[in-house]
Formats: sequence, C-alpha cells, structure tokens
Amino acid sequence: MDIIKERFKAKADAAATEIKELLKEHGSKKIGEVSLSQVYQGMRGITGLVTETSLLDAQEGIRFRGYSIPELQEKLPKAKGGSEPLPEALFYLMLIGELPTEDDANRITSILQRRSHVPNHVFAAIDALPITTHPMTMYVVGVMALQTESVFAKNYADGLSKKDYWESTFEDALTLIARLPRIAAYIYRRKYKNSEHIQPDGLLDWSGNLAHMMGYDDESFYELMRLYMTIHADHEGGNVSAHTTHLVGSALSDCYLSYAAGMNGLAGPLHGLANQEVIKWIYEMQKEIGSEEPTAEQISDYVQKTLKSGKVVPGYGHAVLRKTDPRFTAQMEFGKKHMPDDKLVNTVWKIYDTVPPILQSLGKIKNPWPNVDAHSGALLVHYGLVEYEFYTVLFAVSRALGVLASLIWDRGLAFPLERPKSVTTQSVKLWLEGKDEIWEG
Ligand SMILES: CC(=O)SCCNC(=O)CCNC(=O)[C@H](O)C(C)(C)COP(=O)(O)OP(=O)(O)OC[C@H]1O[C@@H](n2cnc3c(N)ncnc32)[C@H](O)[C@@H]1OP(=O)(O)O
Ligand SMILES: O=C([O-])CC(=O)C(=O)O
Repeated sequence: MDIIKERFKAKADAAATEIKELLKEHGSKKIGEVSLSQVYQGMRGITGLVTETSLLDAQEGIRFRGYSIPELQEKLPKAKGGSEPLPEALFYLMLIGELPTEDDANRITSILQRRSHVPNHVFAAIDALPITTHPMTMYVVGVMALQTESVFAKNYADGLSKKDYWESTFEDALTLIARLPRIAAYIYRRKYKNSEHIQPDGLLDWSGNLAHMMGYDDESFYELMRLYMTIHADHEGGNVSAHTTHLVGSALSDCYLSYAAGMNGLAGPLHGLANQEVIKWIYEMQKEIGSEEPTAEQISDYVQKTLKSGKVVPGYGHAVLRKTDPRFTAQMEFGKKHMPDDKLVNTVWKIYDTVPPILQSLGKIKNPWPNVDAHSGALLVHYGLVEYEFYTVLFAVSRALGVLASLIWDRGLAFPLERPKSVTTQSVKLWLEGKDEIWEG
C-alpha cells in the first residue's frame, strides 16, 4: 500500500476511536438551539456537519487544519523557484492533518502525474455539446463521463465490504483530481482556442501543468495558479459545493457522482459563478461610463444603480464571513507584487474602497466586505485570460482538493447517510397551535 494511504488509514482509525469515545461521553450534550427563522432562512448559523479539512471563523476567515492562508504560504512546500504553496501539499495537509515534507508533496505530485491520462470518450462527450455551452456545463459533463472509471462503483457492484469503502474512495479521489486539469484545459482550448489542444508536460506540478495545457507558459502565471488552487480549495463543510458533495456522497455515490453534483452548485451565481459575474459587472460599468478607470463617484453611482435594479453586487457579502475575506487579501498581495499598475486590478481595489460603506448603509446586508470572487478575475485578465465564463472551472478544479479530501474522510470515519428533517408551513402552524406531536419521528 502506498505510504500516504497507510498514513491516512492510521489517522482515520485513530480519529474514529476518538470520536467514538467522545460521543460515548458527550453525545447527548446540546450544542445550540434552532429558531424557526433559521429553518426558513437557509439554516444560517445552525451547526450540523462535521468536516475535518478546514474551519471558517467569521472574523478571521478560513484555516486549513489550523493554518491560515499566510501561514500556508510560509509553511507549505513550493515548486522549484516558486514562492507560492503547492496545492498538492495543501491536499496532503487536508488529508493527513499534518504539514507535508517536500518529499510528501512531491509524492502527491508524481501520483497525480502518473494518473493524469483522460480516456477519449470523455473528450467525445464534451465535443458532443454545442460550442456555446457554458464551460461549467462542459466540465460537469466531462466529470460525469469519467465516472466509467470509478473503482468504488465497480468494487461496490462486486460486493465491496463496508470496511473497505475508504480505500476505493481514496483511489477514485486521487485519479479524479489527477485528471481534472486536463479536462479543464481541454474545455478552454476547445471553446476559446480553436480546439488547438496542448499535451501535458510530465515534468510540471499539478497547477503548472494546468496553466501549460491552457496555453499560459509564464512562470508568474504558474505562481498565480498555485496560489489560486490553494486558496479556493476548501471553505469548511457548509458551503453549497462542499455540502452537496458530502450529501450526495453520503448515499455512497462515488467521487465522480458526488463531485459533479457539488460543482453544479458551484456553478450558481451566488456561489462560485460570482467570479465571472464580478468581471462582467466591471466590464458593463466601464462600458456605461466610457472609461477603463472609473472614479470612486462613478463606481458609487453604478453600485446604486445595480441595487436599484434588484441585483446583488457580485463579489461582496458572505453567509458566514463578517470581514474582508483573507483570500481577497492574498490575491491583493499577489497583485501588488506582480502587477501593481494594472488598470483593472486597480479598479478592483478602488471598488474595495468604495463599495463596503454603501452596502453597510443599507442596514440589511450582514457583511459588506469583499469575498474571494471580487478579486480573482482581474488577476486572470492581466495574463490575457479574459474569457470570464471559464473562471468558475478554475475554481472547480481547486475545490476538488477540499471536497474530495473530505469525502475520503467521510468514508474513513464511516459517516452515515445524511437526511435531516423538513417541515411544511402547515405543520409549523399546527405546532404553533400546540399540536407539536407532528414534529416527532
Ligand atoms: C465563493 C463564494 O461562494 S463567496 C460568495 C459569492 N457570491 C457573491 O459574491 C454574490 C453576492 N453576494 C450575495 O448574494 C450574498 O452576500 C451571499 C449569497 C454570498 C450571502 O447571502 P446571505 O447570507 O443571505 O447574506 P445576508 O444575510 O447579508 O443577506 C441579507 C440581504 O442582503 C442582500 N445582500 C447580501 N449581499 C449582497 C450584495 N453583495 N449585494 C446586494 N445585496 C446583498 C441579500 O440579497 C439579502 O437581501 P433580501 O433580504 O432582500 O433577500
Ligand atoms: O463559504 C461559503 O459559503 C462560500 C465560500 O466562500 C466558499 O465556498 O468558498
């Protein structure tokens, strides 16, 4: 057995024993109360999931196994000559719970390189779609076509024992992660570059290869991809893409089925699609104003117009965060280092100065600060990656690292089917009248 798989198994067994003890002693402790409003309002603030890979603090932002983004940038192994973390190293951290050595990170890189071959029928499935199809639809179709390769599905059909679920899931997760850059790059080159495809470079790391296959062979773009793939990888368990992957996975759907389901959620404009919406919104503003460099006053007027027309300001607000997203800040730092004079990047910074007080003044928006999606597109445009409908695909490639590490943990801990209770408004009214027995069972 591969050493990383052995390490995971040892960690998962120890954690399972610990959780068993913990629940034996504390299982009946109450962790909170649920109000009727919460049930109607997207379950905001209800703790109801266990996700081991990362934890979100409303003020501080995300920590991956306890490490903040600046700490990851300092402590995770880097590519040769690079200064951003290798996302493969973050995957190891999320999976094993400890910082990897350089050897550990290289081991993941080489496993992914070895498994990166995508069967032809996946490309044929993508090619069968009209060229006008949204890249996220092509991507999910590609992932679904790849489901023919699921070891878990095959082994389950052959009578796999419960105690071995984790191992087939581990294998599927690594194979799927290995193949995603090729699928993403294929879609990019098919839709935007006349189907002139670029073969993988066996010597490059996972993100470097993605950049290479998309046609961006520039060391500073490789660095952007490493940072991008690291910071978008995970955001604890309750966000739509992670929660969906976990929920669908709880039915013992394999990695391919579960991840594809999660990415359909990422493709929604209130979640991952917001990254394309931000750039679209800025372009529309520039067009209306007739300038590439809107003033603070022009931005302010445009925000008011957006709000008046019943639309959200994309890239701002968050269901949990109550401060500027540290993923926004990490990208701002990257911008300051690599492209301080870029006009679009400077516009993103000016929007950051202008928008929060306006949103705050409305009184109803709980978080007026920018999230990760407010910044990512402008960095990509700087390198010529202007096709903003593609941006969520990059987010999806990264998100695979977190949600699939979590799915391996779900199997390692033998988590059960997820099935919360729902109610009807009629039943709520009966409950309010004191006929509460309908809520039982
Ligand atoms: C990777 C990610 O998924 S990060 C999020 C990406 N999404 C976006 O950037 C889209 C813009 N933002 C939003 O729509 C929201 O802030 C969300 C979906 C992220 C969070 O939603 P919620 O937790 O419901 O936010 P909140 O409790 O603050 O919402 C209260 C009200 O403010 C509105 N609001 C929240 N953010 C914004 C915004 N950026 N622009 C305008 N109105 C907003 C909500 O639509 C809601 O209005 P309503 O009462 O009329 O229905
Ligand atoms: O946490 C959330 O709800 C949304 C988010 O920022 C993410 O998934 O990256």
